[in-house]
This record gives sequence, structure tokens and C-alpha cells, in this order.
Amino acid sequence: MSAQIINGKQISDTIREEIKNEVAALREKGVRPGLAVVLVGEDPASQVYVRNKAKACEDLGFYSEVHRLPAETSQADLLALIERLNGQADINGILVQLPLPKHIEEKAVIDAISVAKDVDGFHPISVGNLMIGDDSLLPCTPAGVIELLKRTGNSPAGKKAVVIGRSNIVGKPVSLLLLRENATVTIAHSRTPNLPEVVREADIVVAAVGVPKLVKKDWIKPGAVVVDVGINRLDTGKLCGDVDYDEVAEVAGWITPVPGGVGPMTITMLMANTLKAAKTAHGIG
Ligand SMILES: Nc1nc2c(c(=O)[nH]1)N[C@@H](CN(C=O)c1ccc(C(=O)N[C@@H](CCC(=O)O)C(=O)O)cc1)CN2
Repeated sequence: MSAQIINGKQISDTIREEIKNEVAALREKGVRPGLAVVLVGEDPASQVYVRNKAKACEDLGFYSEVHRLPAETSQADLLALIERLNGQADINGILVQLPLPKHIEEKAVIDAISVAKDVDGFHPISVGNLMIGDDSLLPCTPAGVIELLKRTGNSPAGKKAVVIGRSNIVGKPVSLLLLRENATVTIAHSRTPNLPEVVREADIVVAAVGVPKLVKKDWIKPGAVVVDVGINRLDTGKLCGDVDYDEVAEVAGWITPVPGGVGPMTITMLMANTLKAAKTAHGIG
């Protein structure tokens, strides 16, 4: 048996088309969603992601502003910019690209973003809303994982899901979203005894642990859905996930590749969040 591939690029393109059409209709009514992206420093990977976000805005008809600040920008100056963007009516979403330079406290920056414009879904109030099941802007990568499952007919309802990883950005929120979708969820991590045995119980495995090729073929129940959130760069320069793709694909029912699986969904869900924030700001559906 060989797993069916979950093509994140293709699913992401479909969602972008849906968003583009909705934005075109909104613009007819005089509403244009706006996203501000803030980059501090010159991290090469972050520069690529920020460029891709600005390009997505252009392609889908959003207004966008990119604020590129030098690495030595003070925390006070960054907070002042966020405060200004919080008050700007043409901006519906604010994203500060992570990681930030060491002298800036990430939490202070996330806390300063208005909850209504928190399109990353990282603000403590957004996290609390997710926890209690209130409507909120959902963190992009976890929301992308749920979209990939649903759009390939792999509804989590009634399934056993094991999430490997407990980070605030992926592991914990994706677990809460799977629970919200009526899966029975186990969160496993580096201190979980008998990890392969725990994972073998799962109908859905989400790997978000940051260890290249950790998940092996004999950890997987035949036919299980395997979603790999890991992005690890090997010494060869090649990207790989947290799942040993070649061997796991022999037993899984469905599998996401790296690259081209979860990765492309992150920016797409950011655009979906910005659209949602704009509609809320204008009192639309
Ligand atoms: N404020 C934020 N900062 C960061 C986030 C985030 O969601 N919000 N996530 C990452 C970076 N990131 C977006 O910002 C991101 C990472 C990876 C991809 C992606 O499409 N990956 C591709 C591979 C790309 C490659 O070849 O390098 C894939 O997996 O297919 C998109 C966005 C950290 N910072």
C-alpha cells in the first residue's frame, strides 16, 4: 500500500481562489481588507516569508503595508508602531514576523496587538477564546492542518488523534482544534513513555516536534492519516519534516509531504484571518 498525498499547495491554491473572489465582492462594496506585516532585522528566511505575505496580499486584492525595521530597533519603538497600526482603520490584521531579535520581548509585542487585528492568533485573549470555544482568529498553521484534513475527507470527528509536540504555536492549538472537531486527542511529547506505542493507536497523527524524521513506519497504524508540521533543514540544504516520509508513506493512508504539505497553508490561513477580521470590522456576516 502507498499513502495518498495531501497536496497542501493545491488545497492552498483553491482556498486562495475562494478568498480572492470574496475580496473582489467586498471591494465592490467599498471594503478592502488590509494587512500590516512588521519585520525587525534581516533574518533571510523571515525576509522570504514577509515577501511571500506581501505577494499574497497583492495577488488576492488586499491592501498591505510592510514595515521593515533595523535589527537594533528598540522595543519601545516597535510597540509605538503597533499602537499606531492598532488605530489605523485601513489595517485589519497586524503580523509581527517571528523570531524577533533577542533584546525584544516577544510576549510584550504579541500582547500589544489589538485582539481584533491578531491575525496570527497568538494573543493570550485569542488563545483563551480558542480554549473555551469562543469565536476568534485561529492560529494559522493549526487552522491549516484542520483544513487539510477536512478538504481531503478526513474529518477528525470520532477519530483518535495523537499530536506529537506541545508548543504554544502548533502542538497545543492544533490539539484544541482537533478536540473542537470531536476527535479524541492525546498530546504526546519528549517525556511521553512508549511514544511509538502511543502513536500506533492513532487514526490521525500530527507531528510538530522539530526532530527530523522522528516518526517511523512501525509507529503508524496502517491506513492512518499523517500530518507533518515539521520543517527541518538538513546539512545537505534539503528540507525534511518530523516524519520519515519515504517509509511512513508505505503504511499510512494519507500523508503530507515536506515541503508542499502544511507549509503553504500557513500564509493562506493568514489571508483568511485578515479577510475575517475585515468583515468583522465592517459588521459583515
Ligand atoms: N508571526 C509569525 N511568524 C512566524 C510564523 C507565523 O505563522 N507567524 N511561522 C513561521 C514562518 N512562516 C510564516 O511566517 C512560514 C513558514 C513556512 C512556510 C512554507 O510555506 N513552507 C514551505 C517550504 C518553504 C521553503 O522552501 O523554505 C513548505 O513547508 O512547503 C510558510 C510560512 C515562523 N515565523
